[in-house]
Amino acid sequence: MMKVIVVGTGYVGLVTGTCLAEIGHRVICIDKDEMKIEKLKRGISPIYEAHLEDMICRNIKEQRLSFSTDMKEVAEDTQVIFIAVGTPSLEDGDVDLSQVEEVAREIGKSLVSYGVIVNKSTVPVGSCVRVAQIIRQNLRKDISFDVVSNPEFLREGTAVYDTFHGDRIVIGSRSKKAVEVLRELYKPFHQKFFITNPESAELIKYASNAFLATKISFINEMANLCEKTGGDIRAVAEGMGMDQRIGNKFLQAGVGFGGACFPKDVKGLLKTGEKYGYDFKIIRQTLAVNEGQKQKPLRILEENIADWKGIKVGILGLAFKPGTDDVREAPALQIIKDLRGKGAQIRVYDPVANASMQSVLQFPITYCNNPYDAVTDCDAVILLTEWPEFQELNLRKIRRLMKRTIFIDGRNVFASEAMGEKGFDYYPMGIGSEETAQRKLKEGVVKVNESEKSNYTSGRTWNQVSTCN
Ligand SMILES: NC(=O)c1ccc[n+]([C@@H]2O[C@H](COP(=O)([O-])OP(=O)(O)OC[C@H]3O[C@@H](n4cnc5c(N)ncnc54)[C@H](O)[C@@H]3O)[C@@H](O)[C@H]2O)c1
Ligand SMILES: O=c1ccn([C@@H]2O[C@H](COP(=O)(O)OP(=O)(O)O[C@H]3O[C@H](CO)[C@@H](O)[C@H](O)[C@H]3O)[C@@H](O)[C@H]2O)c(=O)[nH]1
Repeated sequence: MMKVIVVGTGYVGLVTGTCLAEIGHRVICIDKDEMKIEKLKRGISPIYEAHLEDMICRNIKEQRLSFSTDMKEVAEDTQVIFIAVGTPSLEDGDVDLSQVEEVAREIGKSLVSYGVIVNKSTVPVGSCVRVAQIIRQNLRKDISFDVVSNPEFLREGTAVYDTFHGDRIVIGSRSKKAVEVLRELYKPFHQKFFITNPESAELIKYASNAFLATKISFINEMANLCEKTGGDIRAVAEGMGMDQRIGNKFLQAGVGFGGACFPKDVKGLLKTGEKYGYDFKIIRQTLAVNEGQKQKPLRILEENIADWKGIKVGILGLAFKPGTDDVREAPALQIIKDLRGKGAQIRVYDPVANASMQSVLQFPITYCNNPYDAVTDCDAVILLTEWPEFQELNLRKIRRLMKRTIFIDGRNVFASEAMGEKGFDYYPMGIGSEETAQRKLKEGVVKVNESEKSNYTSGRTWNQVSTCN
């Protein structure tokens, strides 16, 4: 059993701290947000994930988990200190390291004996060295310490499961002593360790996220091609995924990736390239394609709606993916803003994310308590998050409640034939028809206009991508 401090109680800090307590360590989670800590002390989780709150409560009760706002908790017997604070994007796509640097200063001032400082925040290559420098500059006396990189790979919504069943634990360290401490700490998880130097560990995190994001943008481009050629992206993805070198995961086409990580980390890696004089061309396009995907629903509506006066649109799903109430960089955010730009009235429903959307949107829209209310009297419905409950929707009732029949399925939840039979003008992602393919062929050689070519220029503008014609 070790004494562990976790600084930052966002998704990563809270789940890491709770899971370490669950395997028997004595964990104190520290955050400067007093309200959050007050609630956590009472067992109220600031984030939604099934079973997480129960686990927090149990570990508080059994006295392995506690919460504080005070770095003075770092005492003689502290063996490991995690840095798990936010690293958001700056305006130009670079990574804002101010929270990490602030914590490093505080750790320097608080350290009283040898400790392993673990950087769990996603930080650009070179950050471990920087954190060690800051700690050293702030030490009150000559104390030895190690800083290691230990990137986190958990997914929101399944974070507890991922912590117990991760594919690997990556540790970047040049200190054998620190590696041994972490091996001991994580032993009960029974996972594979991958030990490397801090720079490689830091790059592994960005490379993993950028690679997965690129896989999504690739399948989304294939989906766009399917629409023109009569292919069905679901079959294409399944057929591709049967090749074990490709794998069947992360091949779900849709309205693009969002969340707290992919958009910011892909931009962060692009920025790292720029700083070191390297233009990372593939991931520049990964971002551009993703922006285009988020614009697809609006393009479809523009083709179908001539006069936007009095148009009502219902949105099903706001979270960036099912299983979480997180709306950070969710496609829904962009789509709602686009619809508002057109003057549409917007009604939304999400099983858990209505409140988070309300807290970030600067303008009023109608938040509904159930999906049927959200589609009532609407000209069009856009499904943006594949919550399991949407599969159970009474589609005939939805059709009856709507004014017009446009149904954009941004996550391919339904089957085209069934939706057609129920009277919808159904627009899934990446499912083409033979007629369209013949028409496209007759139109002759496709000329991609310069202005339609996509590009992402870090810190400047997005050129819009035409994806739905
Ligand atoms: N969210 C995820 O799914 C996920 C997964 C893997 C990695 N990551 C990475 O982990 C890091 C944390 O992400 P998150 O989503 O958990 O963070 P978050 O931004 O939601 O929360 C960060 C927390 O740190 C606290 N904080 C900031 N400065 C502090 C200070 N000086 N002292 C004490 N507390 C302080 C904030 O009050 C906040 O509660 C990021 O680098 C992120 O990229 C996130
Ligand atoms: O085939 C797919 C898979 C995902 N997505 C979208 O991609 C986004 C991200 O999904 P997911 O990766 O499941 O969620 P996160 O919780 O953001 O997790 C990612 O980001 C975390 C933070 O860095 C990492 O730790 C995880 O390993 C990494 O999967 C969501 O908008 C999904 O809708 C797709 O569009 N198609």
